[in-house]
Amino acid sequence: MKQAKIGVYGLGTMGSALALNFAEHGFDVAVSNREVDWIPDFVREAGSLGSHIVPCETLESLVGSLAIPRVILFMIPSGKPMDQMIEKVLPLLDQGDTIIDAGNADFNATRRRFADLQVKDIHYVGMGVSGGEKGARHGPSMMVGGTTHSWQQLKPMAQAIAAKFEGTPCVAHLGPDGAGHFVKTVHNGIEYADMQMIAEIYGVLRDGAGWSAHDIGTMFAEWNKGPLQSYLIEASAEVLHAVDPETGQAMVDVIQDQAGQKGTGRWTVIEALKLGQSASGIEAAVGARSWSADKGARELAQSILSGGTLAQDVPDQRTLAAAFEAARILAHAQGFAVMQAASEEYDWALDLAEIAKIWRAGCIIRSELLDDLAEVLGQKMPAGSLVLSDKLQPRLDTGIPALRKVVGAAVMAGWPVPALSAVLGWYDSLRCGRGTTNLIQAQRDFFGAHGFERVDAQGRHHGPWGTSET
Ligand SMILES: NC(=O)C1=CN([C@@H]2O[C@H](COP(=O)(O)OP(=O)(O)OC[C@H]3O[C@@H](n4cnc5c(N)ncnc54)[C@H](OP(=O)(O)O)[C@@H]3O)[C@@H](O)[C@H]2O)C=CC1
Ligand SMILES: O=C(CO)[C@H](O)[C@H](O)COP(=O)(O)O
Repeated sequence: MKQAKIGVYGLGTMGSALALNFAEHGFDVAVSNREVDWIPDFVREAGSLGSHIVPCETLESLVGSLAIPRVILFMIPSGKPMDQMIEKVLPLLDQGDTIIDAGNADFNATRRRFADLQVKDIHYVGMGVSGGEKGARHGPSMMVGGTTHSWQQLKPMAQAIAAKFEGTPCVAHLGPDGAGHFVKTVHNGIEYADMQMIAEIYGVLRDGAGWSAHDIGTMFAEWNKGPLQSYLIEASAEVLHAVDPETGQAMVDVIQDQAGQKGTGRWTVIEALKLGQSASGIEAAVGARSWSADKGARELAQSILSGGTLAQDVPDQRTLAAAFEAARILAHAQGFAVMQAASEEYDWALDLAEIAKIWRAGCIIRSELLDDLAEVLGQKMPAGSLVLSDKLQPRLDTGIPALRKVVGAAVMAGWPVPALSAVLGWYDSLRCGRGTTNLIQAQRDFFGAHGFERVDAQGRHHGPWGTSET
């Protein structure tokens, strides 16, 4: 029997596309799935690529079809399913074999699994894959965590199937254990913020100016030709132009306004907070999806709650574009700050410039901006901060006034812009050399004797609370 180079278990949307991608690049790939009845159809539909596919009805035959040391990639839901599959496959493996979890996984689980398997001399790779179905099929961006040994095994195959940016594969070994899954999680967090901010601009134009979906789509298509070029802007333009074949209405107008979420955005926020960071743009985006789920309450509130609003003109397209550009820079800066903090906490030595580079093609957040970020992150940044870099400062100088106009108008008119306003709030907090947490410290000391530092003396101090007259 043919000894395949890699096994792919889980032939759903992503797994089947990845398997075909491996096959197209000449790698013999053994495939299997929980439901196996349709695997012969999958191989038949693969056409000429079928000659590189080894269909397997059982996990045992999948493992038996692989060249040694074995590499098995799982593309299944994270959490319990992955733990169950590890339990099943482990007795079939030998020392030196590699298990790859290519799904979106909580990096804490990846670290745990990595450690559990390391003592058995089984390599565990947590690999983030971005690009959706098309990316997986024709070139995803991949963020790899794990041992150097497993990276050496995987590298030729990963580089072959990855998206290419000016010829360079968009895949990298980013660090040990959970590093790859952590970076993919933050990638998704930035994806959430970017999507939310695009949706907020759409909302301002739809509800503030009465623009049609089609016209908003046309504006985004224009934006996509300049510095705002990105896959998500392109995708937004395309979906806003789409028409529902059943009603003839704009497709987005017949889609329920309740967004799903599978966890990566939430994980980014949770991990950011644990690391003492706050990715406020991502937080707002996660919150907006959660609020969207409460449709009943929103519909009721619309008829009960007064807005106290003041009519506003919708800012012009140039202002909206400049505002979005600034907000997007800030949301990316927050995401990179979270990765920097994680890198220090877990001793990963993440190469942030390399991360920006492998996000320039194949992945969902690919954009012109990432090319600039790759350059900036490769240099020394003042106080380690992206937004203080010489390259981004001029763009913020132009964009921030526009962002103020948009957020200001939205606040007055009552158009919800939680993510745009959250990143602006962060920007303004960052600009305050002397902020207002001196009062927080005084309050904490007042009720809890927590102590504070003085501006004019070393050490811990307490206030004279209760002694002054009020
Ligand atoms: N869709 C996307 O754009 C992206 C998805 N991902 C991640 O990729 C992974 C797969 O997603 P996707 O392909 O979209 O999902 P699909 O729902 O299309 O496929 C899920 C696959 O997992 C298998 N599966 C489900 N539950 C179990 C289980 N308990 N034990 C074993 N196998 C199981 C399914 O088998 P069966 O056919 O028998 O049901 C199927 O092969 C997820 O971790 C997801 O987060 C990552 C990047 C992008
Ligand atoms: O990883 C992805 C893209 O990069 C997946 O599409 C993921 O499902 C997106 O997250 P969510 O479903 O929570 O919107």
